[in-house]
Order: sequence, then C-alpha cells, then structure tokens
Amino acid sequence: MMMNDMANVASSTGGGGRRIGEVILDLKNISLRFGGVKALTDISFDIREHEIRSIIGPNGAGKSSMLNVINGVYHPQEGQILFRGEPRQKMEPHMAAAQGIARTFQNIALFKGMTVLDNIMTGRNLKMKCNLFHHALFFGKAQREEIEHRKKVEEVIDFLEIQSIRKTPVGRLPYGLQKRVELARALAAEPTMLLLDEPMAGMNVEEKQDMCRFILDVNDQFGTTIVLIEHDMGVVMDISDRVVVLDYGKKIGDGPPDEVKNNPDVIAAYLGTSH
Ligand SMILES: Nc1ncnc2c1ncn2[C@@H]1O[C@H](COP(=O)(O)OP(=O)(O)OP(=O)(O)O)[C@@H](O)[C@H]1O
Repeated sequence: MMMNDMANVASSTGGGGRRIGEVILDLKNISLRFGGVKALTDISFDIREHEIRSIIGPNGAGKSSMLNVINGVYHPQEGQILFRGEPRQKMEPHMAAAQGIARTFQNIALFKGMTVLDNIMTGRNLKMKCNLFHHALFFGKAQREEIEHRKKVEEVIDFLEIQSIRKTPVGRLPYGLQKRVELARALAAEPTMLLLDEPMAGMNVEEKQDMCRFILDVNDQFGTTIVLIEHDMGVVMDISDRVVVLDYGKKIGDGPPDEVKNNPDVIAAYLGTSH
C-alpha cells in the first residue's frame, strides 16, 4: 500500500473534525514475564479518547502481549493500569468487554460453520439481558430485546457493506471478508475502545484499502478509540495519531508518526529486521 493512497483514504473520511480527548487508559511501568521470558519490561504509555494509537515493533517485540494486558487476558507482574483515572484491579477479559473494550485477533477467531449474521450476533452477547429463563417467562420482553439486537447488527452490516454475504457461512468467505466480519462482530458490541491485532495481515492491496477506510470511518463516525497493531508501516504512519514502538519488550519510541519515523532507535530496530 502506497502511503499517498492511504492519505487519500484518510482525507476522504473527513477525519479532521475528530477531537482527541482525555486519557482513558494509562499504563505505568508495566512488566510481564512468562517464566524466564521477559515479554514486556517497564513500559509506560497512555491511550486517549478518540485517537488511533498504534503499537509497532519487530516480531516478538511484545505487541500482542501488550494488547492482552490492555484487555485483561494477561496480568503483568509489575506496574499499574489506570482506567479513566482509577487504578484498575485485576480484571478478566469479560470485564474488559463490560468496560467497552472489544478486540479482533491475529488469527481469525470466528465460528466458521455459522453465517455472517449469526457470528456478528455473538458480539451482542454481553449486551443481552434476557436468557433462556427470561425467554420462557417474559416472551414479549425477550422478543423486543431480540429485535433491538438484530437492528443493531443490521446497522453494523450496512456500515461495513457486507449485506450480500449476511447469510453465507463464514468459512466459505475469502480471507479479507472474514477479517471484515471479525471487525463487524467487535463493532456489534458498541465498543468505546477497539483493539485490532494485525487487521490487515495477509490482505491484498485492495482489501487493505477497504479495511483502512473502515477503521478510519469507525473512528471518525463513532468516535471509537482504536488501538492498532499492524506491520504495514505505510498504513500505520498514515492513519495513526500516535505510535508506540516496542523492541525486545522495551519501549524505544512514542509519539506522532513523523517523530517516530525519524527516531534513530526505531530506524535501527527496523533496519536490523526483515520489516
Ligand atoms: N503465552 C506465552 N507464553 C510464553 N511466552 C510468550 C507467551 N506469549 C508471548 N510470549 C513471548 O513473549 C514475547 C513477546 O511476544 P508477543 O507475541 O507479544 O510479540 P509480538 O510483538 O506480538 O510478535 P509478532 O509480531 O510476531 O506477533 C515473545 O518472546 C514470545 O515468545
């Protein structure tokens, strides 16, 4: 993907009106070890409301681990996380979802035999108040809730332009579309913060352009804060507000794309790898 193409995509979304807000998540001196492996060492950075915050770095730098710390899958041995100014207690992934954090995965994690529609519907699970018991006792209420969830899901389907495949089993779709369905499922949860782990990996140029446009549109139209891990530097530098750079589990750069691009430590880290 050429950087100019992405810049055109970015400007076409009219993202200029977006205002970056307060710090939502403040990560302070985070260290995470797996036995003897230091995945993250003393990392501090923050994430502001409405921004596109990218995490980059060579393979094994600690990017996915960082995302797993943010959504409560991994618990760092050291450090503190402030969520809207309050120290966050040890939390589980479902608690992250309740705080408005949704994510997509490096390897697509969808139900391949289920239709696009049903997969996206699973993104609404946490919002559903009515269980089977409620369905039996309060049929009308449960039905109204179901209609409301379907409506939201249809809105997401329209937004991501996947109407024509809504009844198709996910396993039959090309890779790029499966990634889009995964984004749809995350969006169905109406997140305030969306964690995207390599959403463009393995995509061709056209698929990348589409995904890039959708990420910018989500951020622009819903104000969703985006935390992005992506290896395509053209994409990262074009769409991010701020970029944090990890290398061997340590932070070596943090700032707006232009600053990060010219950081000698970042240049050295990348020249030493295949990226
Ligand atoms: N569950 C785990 N158990 C043991 N070690 C792990 C685990 N998860 C990550 N690691 C190690 O932590 C380090 C950071 O891995 P991580 O996957 O976070 O890097 P990454 O930057 O996301 O890499 P990539 O770009 O290849 O996905 C690596 O040395 C990895 O082997």
